[in-house]
Amino acid sequence: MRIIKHLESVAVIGGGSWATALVKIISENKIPVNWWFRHTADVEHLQTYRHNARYLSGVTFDLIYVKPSTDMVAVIEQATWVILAVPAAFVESVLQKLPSRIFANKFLVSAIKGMIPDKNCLVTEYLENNFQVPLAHQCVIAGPCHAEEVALEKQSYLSIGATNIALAERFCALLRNRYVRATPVEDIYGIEYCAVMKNIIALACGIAHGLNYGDNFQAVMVSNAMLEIEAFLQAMHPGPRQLSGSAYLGDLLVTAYSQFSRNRTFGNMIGRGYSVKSAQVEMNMIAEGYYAVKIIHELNKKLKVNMPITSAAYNILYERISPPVEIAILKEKFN
Ligand SMILES: NC(=O)c1ccc[n+]([C@@H]2O[C@H](COP(=O)([O-])OP(=O)(O)OC[C@H]3O[C@@H](n4cnc5c(N)ncnc54)[C@H](O)[C@@H]3O)[C@@H](O)[C@H]2O)c1
Ligand SMILES: O=P(O)(O)OC[C@H](O)CO
Repeated sequence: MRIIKHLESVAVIGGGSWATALVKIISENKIPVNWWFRHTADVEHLQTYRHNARYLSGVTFDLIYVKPSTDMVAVIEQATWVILAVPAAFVESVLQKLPSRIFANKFLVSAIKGMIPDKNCLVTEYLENNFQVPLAHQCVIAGPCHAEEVALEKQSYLSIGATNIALAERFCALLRNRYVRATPVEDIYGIEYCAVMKNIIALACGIAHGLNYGDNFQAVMVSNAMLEIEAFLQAMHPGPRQLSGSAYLGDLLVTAYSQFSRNRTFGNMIGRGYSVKSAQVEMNMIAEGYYAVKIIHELNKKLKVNMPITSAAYNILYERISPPVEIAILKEKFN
């Protein structure tokens, strides 16, 4: 597929950290970005001060390339690519008023590392079922990459999952720059599920850290997590995949160990005794793992995969079992 960058145009849906980082990367490649926000005040702030008022506000934008708006239909209609970058829990409410054929002839990219609550499906599946976007027109953004480090222009790596590798390669070309390397990957469902599951593990690592468990325990937790992820993926979407790759293990490591991780931070608060509500209120950011624990737990009722870490997180977050008790039970299951 021939890539003519100056003919590309992108719509980004979402005003959080990851949307901000992606708009930075793409607009700095001189590709026009229509950027949808929920609030008019955020649009006006960006137009006046050239930065996002709420997230990564140190990043400034060139308004020749970046056009903010609250009119989602207009934002989407003018673009070839539509990137969804809102937390999964809000996808349905954010997209609910769109005409059903709005995405016809568009390429959809999910930057979301979460699943749709109640429907218990992946974002790619949701787009296929609810907006008739064929999988061949979709990509997912995976890989170990924190928005905060993109803002600082630290060397980062993205994996672009797609069944249509030519499409993934075309999207990679919009992202590559001095500090971002982007690579196409064929295992779209595998990396999408892995991105969901690594959030659960990071949350569990945070809980253990909050309870004063150390690096020794976390290393064992993370290595056991890889077994859990592998078993779940094989049950859900069997296929050859190298889990030591950066889209899988790499993404788990960055989330489990980074100071920037939302999921680890949220778990840490739970381990220190915060309630779910108070941890969520304190954060101003969304820990996808909280929702993912429930969804994966429900999907696993059928699959019956041995998932001790996910079960422990579920018991703590949804059954109100005390974190010290649950992690003490979990530690006996590790070798
Ligand atoms: N932040 C990262 O480094 C990073 C990296 C890769 C993928 N992701 C994924 O990107 C997605 C977006 O996460 P983020 O980190 O940008 O979010 P964030 O935690 O930085 O910000 C929260 C977002 O949720 C939105 N929001 C809050 N309440 C809402 C509501 N009621 N309705 C609609 N939207 C609401 C906010 O406007 C904001 O866009 C997630 O799936 C996340 O896993 C994030
Ligand atoms: O590390 P978190 O929990 O902030 O999640 C962000 C991204 O998924 C990291 O790749």
